[in-house]
Amino acid sequence: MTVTWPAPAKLNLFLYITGRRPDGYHNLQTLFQFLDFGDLLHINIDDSGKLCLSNDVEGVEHDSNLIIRAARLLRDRAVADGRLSQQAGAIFQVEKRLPMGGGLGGGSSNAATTLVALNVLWQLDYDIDTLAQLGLTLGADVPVFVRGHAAFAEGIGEQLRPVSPPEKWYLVLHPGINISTPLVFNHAALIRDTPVRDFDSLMQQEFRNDCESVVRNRFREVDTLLVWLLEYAPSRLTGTGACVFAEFDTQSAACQVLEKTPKGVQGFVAKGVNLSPLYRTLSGHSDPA
Ligand SMILES: C[C@](O)(CO)[C@H](O)COP(=O)(O)OP(=O)(O)OC[C@H]1O[C@@H](n2ccc(N)nc2=O)[C@H](O)[C@@H]1O
Ligand SMILES: Nc1ncnc2c1ncn2[C@@H]1O[C@H](COP(=O)(O)OP(=O)(O)OP(=O)(O)O)[C@@H](O)[C@H]1O
Repeated sequence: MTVTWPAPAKLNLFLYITGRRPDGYHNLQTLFQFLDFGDLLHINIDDSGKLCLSNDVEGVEHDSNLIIRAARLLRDRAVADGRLSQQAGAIFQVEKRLPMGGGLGGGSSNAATTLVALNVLWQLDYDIDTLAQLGLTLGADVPVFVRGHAAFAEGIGEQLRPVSPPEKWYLVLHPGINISTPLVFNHAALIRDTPVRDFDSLMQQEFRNDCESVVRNRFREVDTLLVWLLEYAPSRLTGTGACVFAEFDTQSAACQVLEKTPKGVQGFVAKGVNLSPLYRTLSGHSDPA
């Protein structure tokens, strides 16, 4: 039987860079919230011993796909722990709706959904902490998707505290370019010295993204789109881009601006949600925690 699992997008409602570690990774303070929109993963388990993605994801080799990497990681761990046979297999099909390199965390969310779904389907019974630790080895954003609650993140993004910011409506626009995360983090002009603040004071200030000035300077398309969007609503970059988002109190206000979006710009309207759509699906299966 094929089961369909959501792999939602995230937004970084704010993102501050407070330092750089000796290994090159950056310390952050960021607020993650999910969107009720994202990719869909269709998963079918079998006893073939194969882990296979049945459709291509443009620009990503089969074996590098985060879905396959997450599945292998979990299977290796479970086989080593004596919880699973080496013959366990799975076939995945992914409906990509999120732009890649968009700052919406699509790849990380695909990986997290794979870990959480296979934990249920293979009846592995790993707890969420174990899945989040495994996920962190695949990417800094994977743990928040595994845990499935809006979170204030510190460290390199792995120290997560569940929080419940207001659930607004967002218009998300994609300027039609991909931005590589390392390119932004390695940029000489990146703001890296924002003072560490506590969550309550961050919530009382205007939200900003420290990556935005570098990205706007380097990518004219992002700058042009933000200049346009800021005429209508408070708007920012998410993650390291390329997507930008504007916040609204109502769906209809967001849709009105979507209708005016300049030609050639892709976009969608979605609600910010503090409980991941993945967990709404999970409540229909057995809980892995
Ligand atoms: C910027 C965010 O999108 C905020 O949500 C994430 O922190 C990035 O998460 P991600 O795409 O999962 O990133 P990873 O795949 O872990 O890292 C990609 C690259 O970004 C840089 N990187 C990432 C996270 C971080 N806290 N500091 C960094 O300097 C590193 O050069 C790393 O090699
Ligand atoms: N299943 C997948 N979906 C999307 N990207 C994948 C996948 N597997 C591997 N990748 C690779 O991961 C890269 C980052 O993808 P992703 O969509 O998560 O970027 P992003 O939205 O910028 O994320 P972030 O906000 O975490 O930086 C892609 O450019 C692609 O090369």
